[in-house]
Amino acid sequence: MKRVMSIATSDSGAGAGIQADLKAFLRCGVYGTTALVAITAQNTVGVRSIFPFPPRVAVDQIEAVVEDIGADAAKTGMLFNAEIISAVAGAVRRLGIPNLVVDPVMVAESGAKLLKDEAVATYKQELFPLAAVITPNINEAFALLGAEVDEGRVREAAAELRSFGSGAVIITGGHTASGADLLYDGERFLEIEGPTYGSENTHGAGCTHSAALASFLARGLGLEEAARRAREVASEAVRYGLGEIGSGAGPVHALGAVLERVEA
Ligand SMILES: Nc1ncnc2c1ncn2[C@@H]1O[C@H](COP(=O)(O)OP(=O)(O)OP(=O)(O)O)[C@@H](O)[C@H]1O
Ligand SMILES: Cc1ncc(COP(=O)(O)O)c(N)n1
Repeated sequence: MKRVMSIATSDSGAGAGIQADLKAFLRCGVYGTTALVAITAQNTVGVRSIFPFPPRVAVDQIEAVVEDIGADAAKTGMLFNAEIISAVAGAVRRLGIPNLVVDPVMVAESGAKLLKDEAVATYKQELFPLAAVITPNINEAFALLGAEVDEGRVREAAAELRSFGSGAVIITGGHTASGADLLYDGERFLEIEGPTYGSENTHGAGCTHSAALASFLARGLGLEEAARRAREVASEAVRYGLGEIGSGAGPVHALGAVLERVEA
């Protein structure tokens, strides 16, 4: 079984973050491990508080997992501050972790800020150059570039983001008119299309997408096929989103379709 690590933050409501990643790993048939870098007191309505761990806590977990279990891929989620991003980048580089997917989480579905402003430069300088692919949503893509969101300039944004050194860029399309994800690998632009659901239960869609992408890369799929499969898993999780859980945007349900087949 392939092994994939989530380096990310806990969401106590379990819709996003580390908890979403583990559900996505299970859905994608890989063994998921975790390195927690911070904890949020969070539900579907909002984020009450954020408690970052000292960077060493992340590094120790990454080392413990890699030295015994190993990692065929990893994804990063909410890393919160520059010190943590820098420590994670150092560990990933030192340990040679392959197939790194960087999801530069900045703002929660509920509106809370999940990244310190000054940490953007650290992402660009230290973590993006190690990534096989980075997966900002459209708001994050333009925020990383210090620009206003402009759907007409999404290709330019992808090319500019790739100049920081990642192998490829996927700008996810959950908040765009077309709903397609845009993949740029340095040679061509590819629209990853698929069904778009009217569901408001999208809390954790981005985490599910990046965890699925890392899983499919670990399983040996090429980037294009992994990106298509990741969109399928994320959109299916939105389709089965759990409106009855909490009073805000409901959590996605990565295992919804699978359980429906088992129960049938
Ligand atoms: N309503 C939807 N229907 C189908 N697929 C969706 C929908 N919303 C998001 N997705 C898919 O989910 C993945 C995550 O996309 P999105 O752009 O919403 O990321 P995000 O904003 O980081 O997610 P989050 O909601 O966790 O913040 C993408 O593959 C996207 O195409
Ligand atoms: C711990 C953690 N990680 C990531 C997200 C982003 O997910 P979303 O944009 O769906 O709220 C979050 N809200 N909390």
